[in-house]
Amino acid sequence: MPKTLEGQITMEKTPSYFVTREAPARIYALSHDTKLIVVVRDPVTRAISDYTQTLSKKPDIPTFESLTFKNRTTGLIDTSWSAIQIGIYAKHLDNWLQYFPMEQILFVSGERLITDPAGELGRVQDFLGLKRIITDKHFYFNQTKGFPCLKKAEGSSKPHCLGKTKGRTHPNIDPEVVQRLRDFYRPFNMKFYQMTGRTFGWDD
Ligand SMILES: Nc1ncnc2c1ncn2[C@@H]1O[C@H](COP(=O)(O)OS(=O)(=O)O)[C@@H](OP(=O)(O)O)[C@H]1O
Repeated sequence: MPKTLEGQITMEKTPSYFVTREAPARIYALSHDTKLIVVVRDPVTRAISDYTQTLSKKPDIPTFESLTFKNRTTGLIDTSWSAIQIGIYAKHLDNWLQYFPMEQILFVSGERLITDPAGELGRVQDFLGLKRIITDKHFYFNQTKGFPCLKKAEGSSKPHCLGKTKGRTHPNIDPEVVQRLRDFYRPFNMKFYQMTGRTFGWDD
């Protein structure tokens, strides 16, 4: 981590921290008052997105449907598959709460980040104790990309969208498998809503 001057905030981003067992203790040892930000989305869509990313690198992997189950006939879900495991947010959060209080953790809604980026970033700025500098004025909806983009990129006057690897088209998944996953995640989602005090709306 770089040295931080008075008045500066140092940020570090790594996708795997939230689900890494050793991460909370290590970060706690570095600083007890680190603020933690996690972007979460519907765990079923997350699993499909995860699979889509792997598929783009390894086109020969088995289907999503076959990786989901330990046993398709009994409907037993393979919770050791990382795409499934990562979406059990309540379990990962438990691990962090052994070290950090809820007040130091902010969960950003991945869905709201798309439908209302300024609103979600407003929450981030408040959480970090910053003035709300980033507002609606900074975003526009790019029809081609199908996502919000920045009107001006940092240090440039040109608009900026996230790259091709963000916002990929997902494959169609057997609706029965999707339903089975919804049923699987529901109790974990409910626990997660309770723990965070926010209803993310994945089970509506
Ligand atoms: N503004 C904007 N533009 C493009 N994409 C957006 C945006 N906001 C959120 N998203 C969603 O971000 C998802 C990719 O982020 P990841 O966290 O999976 O990326 S990564 O882990 O760093 O590869 C990506 O997931 P997929 O749709 O599955 O590709 C997007 O849905």
